[in-house]
Amino acid sequence: MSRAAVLGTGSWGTTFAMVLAEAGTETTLWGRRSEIAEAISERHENPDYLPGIRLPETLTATTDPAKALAGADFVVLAVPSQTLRANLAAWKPLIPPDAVLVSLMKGIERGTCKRMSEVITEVADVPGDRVAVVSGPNLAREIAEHQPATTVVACSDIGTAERLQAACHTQWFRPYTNADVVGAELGGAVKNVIALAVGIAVGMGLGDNARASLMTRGLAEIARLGAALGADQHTFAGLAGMGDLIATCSSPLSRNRTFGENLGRGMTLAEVTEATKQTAEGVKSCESVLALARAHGVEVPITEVVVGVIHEGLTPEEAAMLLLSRTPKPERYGV
Ligand SMILES: NC(=O)c1ccc[n+]([C@@H]2O[C@H](COP(=O)([O-])OP(=O)(O)OC[C@H]3O[C@@H](n4cnc5c(N)ncnc54)[C@H](O)[C@@H]3O)[C@@H](O)[C@H]2O)c1
Ligand SMILES: O=P(O)(O)OC[C@H](O)CO
Repeated sequence: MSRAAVLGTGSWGTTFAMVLAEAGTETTLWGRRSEIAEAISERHENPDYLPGIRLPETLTATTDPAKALAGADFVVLAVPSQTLRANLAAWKPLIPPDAVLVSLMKGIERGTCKRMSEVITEVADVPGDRVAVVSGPNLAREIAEHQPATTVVACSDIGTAERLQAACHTQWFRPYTNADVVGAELGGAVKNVIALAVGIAVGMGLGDNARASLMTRGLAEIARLGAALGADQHTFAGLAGMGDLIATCSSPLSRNRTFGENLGRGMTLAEVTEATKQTAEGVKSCESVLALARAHGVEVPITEVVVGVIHEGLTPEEAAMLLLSRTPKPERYGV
């Protein structure tokens, strides 16, 4: 039996730990707050992030990272992307030497524009083939309710991807392997920015044509950036690309889409931030995605207006007009 440590007791960390435990992997969660760790270990619930969900009795949690990490074959990282570097630096001495580090995170680091797997290889000082990424249409609440879902387990070493696939494969959760870590990570991070745009459109009362247009042209942005960064284009037609984009942009469960919807309805950034209790990665990552795209000479007009609305005082109406008044183009260019 393999053993996993899941670091982060938020909605996805807890849900993925539940999936691992249900797949027969011995799993311990680490979280900062003792009341949540106690609720998971003793009452088998996480009332703050997954109210009403019964967690497996075999799943335990601790506030002691050494306890969670002891003997782990998989070290699963599920903290907000912008906190990964500092957290991982503190955990590094406790990580077993042969453990595989697994990112559940869908963000790009501010300042460095690095993907999470890049932050992991750098901070933990491990080779790329010991880092895996899980990304796909994975709204945590649905998975915790045992609704069927699929995902992508990406690792440059396919044997490692297959071991992780086996460790998280359940009756309801079906992971596929993929060797394209860059594509899986870009799909996950950039779709959050596109979901903010779709949310803004929904909040403005725009129709299904506008939503479909943003999703499709959003996928073109993801694919163009992916091409510049060496990703496999097939990944973007798959679960970690189109699949996650559709789920996130369509679901009221998405924190990113909901954040955008509130902005589109006319709430101020401060009001929306105050109302958002969980992590909406696109809010911070949109600036890093834009910087990354500019550094590679890639046009990302939807991302640009999302940055404009969130960080530069552009109104949703001005954002819509900016997109619609762009120079006419062929549908497929620059790829
Ligand atoms: N929730 C989902 O449906 C879902 C699905 C797939 C991927 N993800 C990704 O998983 C990652 C984690 O998201 P989540 O949904 O679990 O977020 P969340 O907001 O539900 O939980 C975040 C967790 O991190 C903790 N945290 C906050 N700041 C911290 C810090 N400085 N140091 C350590 N811990 C800190 C919080 O206490 C909480 O336990 C994100 O990158 C997200 O994009 C989420
Ligand atoms: O709630 P969001 O917007 O962070 O999206 C959750 C997942 O990434 C969907 O796959």
